[in-house]
Amino acid sequence: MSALERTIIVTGGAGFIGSHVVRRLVNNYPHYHIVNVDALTYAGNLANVADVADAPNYSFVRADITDLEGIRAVFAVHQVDAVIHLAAESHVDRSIDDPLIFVKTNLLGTATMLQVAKESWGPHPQGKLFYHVSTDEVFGSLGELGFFTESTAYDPRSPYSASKAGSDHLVRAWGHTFGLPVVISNCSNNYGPNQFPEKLLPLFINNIKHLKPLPVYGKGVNVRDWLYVEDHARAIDDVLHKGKPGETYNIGGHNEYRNIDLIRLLCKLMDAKLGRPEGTSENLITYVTDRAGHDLRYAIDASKIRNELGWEPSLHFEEGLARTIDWYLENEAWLEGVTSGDYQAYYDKMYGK
Ligand SMILES: Cc1cn([C@H]2C[C@H](O)[C@@H](COP(=O)(O)OP(=O)(O)O[C@H]3O[C@H](C)C(=O)[C@H](O)[C@H]3O)O2)c(=O)[nH]c1=O
Repeated sequence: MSALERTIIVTGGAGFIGSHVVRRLVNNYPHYHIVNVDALTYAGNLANVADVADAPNYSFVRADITDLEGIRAVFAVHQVDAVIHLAAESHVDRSIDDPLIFVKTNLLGTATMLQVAKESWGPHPQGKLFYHVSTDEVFGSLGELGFFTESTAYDPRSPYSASKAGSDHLVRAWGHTFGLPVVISNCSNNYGPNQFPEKLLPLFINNIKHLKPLPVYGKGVNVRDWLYVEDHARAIDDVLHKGKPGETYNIGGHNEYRNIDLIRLLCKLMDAKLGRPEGTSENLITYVTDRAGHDLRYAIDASKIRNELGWEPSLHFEEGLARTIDWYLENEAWLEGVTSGDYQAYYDKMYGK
C-alpha cells in the first residue's frame, strides 16, 4: 500500500452516502489507498461496499470514531493524507427519540477525529486535509421563499441538526486554532441505493412493496431539496480535489418537492412498476402526528460550488427516482437483510404498528 500516492480515510464508509464516496474513490483513483473506517452500527453495512471489498487500493477497519485509542491506532498504521468525515448519526426522528447518542457520535466523534488528525499531522501541516461532510439542516428552516447560502447564519432546531452544527463549529475551531487544513460541505436531502429504510424514500418504497401504511407527518407540506446520492459523491470528489481549505461549500439539487407531492409521484411510479391498479399505493397514505419541531423547508443555493468548482447535479429527478425504486425492488436480499433483526422493533416503536 505504501507505493500508493495518497491515503484517504473515509469515516462512515459503510453507510449510505459514505459507501458511494468509497466506491467512487476506489474505482476512479487506483493510485489512492482508501481506508474505510466504520463502526458498523445499525445503518452501516458492508454489503454496501461489497463490490470494492477486494480492490487492491481498499481497506476496511472497524472502529468507532468516539474511541480515541482506536482512532489513534488507525493513524498509527496508515500514513493518512486526508480524512473525509461522514460517520454520523443522521436520522432526525431518532434524535428526537434518543438525543444523547447524537451528541456523543456527532460531537465527541468529530472532535476525536480532529484531535487525532492534529496529533498525527503536527501543527500547520502541508498537503493534508480534514474534510467534514455536513448537512443543510444546520441553517434551520426556510419559509416559502429564499435559499441557504454559505453565509446563512446557523439556526439548528433538532437535536440532530444541533449536533451537526456543533460538529461544523468544532471543525472550524481546529482549523482556526491549530492550523488544521479543513473544508466543510453542507448538502441537502440525498436519495438513492443503500439508504437505510427509516428515511422517507426507502421507508415508503418498502412499505408500498408490502402494502403497509405510508405515515405522512402533519399535512405533508414540508419541502425538501432532493439530490441523487451519486451526484453528492461527485461533489465530494470535487471538493476534495479542488476545494480551498478554510472554505465551505453548499451542495443541493435545486429540486424542491413538498413531501405529499413527492409521495404521490412515488406511489404512481410504484403502481406502474409493480403492475398494480393506479391508486393502490395512494390508498396507503396515512396522515400521522407531525414530527416535533418539524422544519418547514430546506433549499440550497449551490452557485458557489457550481461557479468555483464546476459541479452541477447531473440526473433528472424522475429518472433518479425511477432508478432508486428499481434498485430497492431488485435488491430484495439487501432490503430483507436490513429490515430483519432490530428493525421491526424500531418500526413498531416509531409507527405503533
Ligand atoms: C421518515 C418520514 C419522514 N417524513 C417527512 C419528514 C421530512 O419532512 C421528509 C424527509 O424526512 P427524512 O427523515 O427522510 O429526512 P430529513 O428529516 O429531511 O433529513 C434528511 O436530510 C437531511 C439533509 C439530513 O441531513 C438528514 O441526515 C437526513 O435524514 O419527510 C414523513 O412525512 N414520514 C416519514 O415516515
